[in-house]
Amino acid sequence: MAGEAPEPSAQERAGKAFPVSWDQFHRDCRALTWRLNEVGPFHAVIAITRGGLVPAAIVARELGVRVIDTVCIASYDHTKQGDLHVLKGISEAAMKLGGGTGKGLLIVDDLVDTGKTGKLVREMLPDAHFATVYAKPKGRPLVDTFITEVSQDTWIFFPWDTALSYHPPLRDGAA
Ligand SMILES: O=P(O)(O)OC[C@H]1O[C@H](OP(=O)(O)OP(=O)(O)O)[C@H](O)[C@@H]1O
Ligand SMILES: Nc1nc2[nH]cnc2c(=O)[nH]1
Ligand SMILES: [Mg+2]
Repeated sequence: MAGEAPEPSAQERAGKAFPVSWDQFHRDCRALTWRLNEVGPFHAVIAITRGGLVPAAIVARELGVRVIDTVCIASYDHTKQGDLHVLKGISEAAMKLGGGTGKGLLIVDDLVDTGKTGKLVREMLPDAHFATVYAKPKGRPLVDTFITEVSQDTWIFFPWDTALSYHPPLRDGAA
């Protein structure tokens, strides 16, 4: 209806912002790898696209894993989660390496929020190890290894989604 306020996005509902720089993200991915090194070795890394591509590259490099596959899932349209769509499943070659159940495979994503994306991929690879860099409380039980937990009402801004811009001084009313 005309004049009705649009429904707030997940990002607007979150309220708190947690911006992450490239440096910080690289450090957090390296920290994640230290933990994963205790769990592996892994035959292959499965990146949940698109957000999982950057951490998967860093983690695979540190762990010396050269087989990387993707599972392509679309859900958030900018900041609002809709139905999950699997645009591309896991390859036959990666499935074979994981013995059909994902044993010895490492699933990587940038974060878990509600856990819906992670749950779907876990169902595809029940025996795989699932790692994310960041986790919110709702999704956390799905993850085997992560580095930093943020509250459910926080929105994480990744360096590939952001740019440096002018910020007004506090005195002039900046938050
Ligand atoms: O735990 P959930 O509530 O399911 O949310 C987590 C997912 O949401 C984001 O991906 P998104 O669907 O925005 O796609 P993208 O990776 O292509 O940015 C993020 O990269 C995770 O994959
Ligand atoms: N960038 C970003 N994408 C998300 N998808 C679900 N939760 C988040 C979040 O906190 N940040
Ligand atoms: Mg994603």
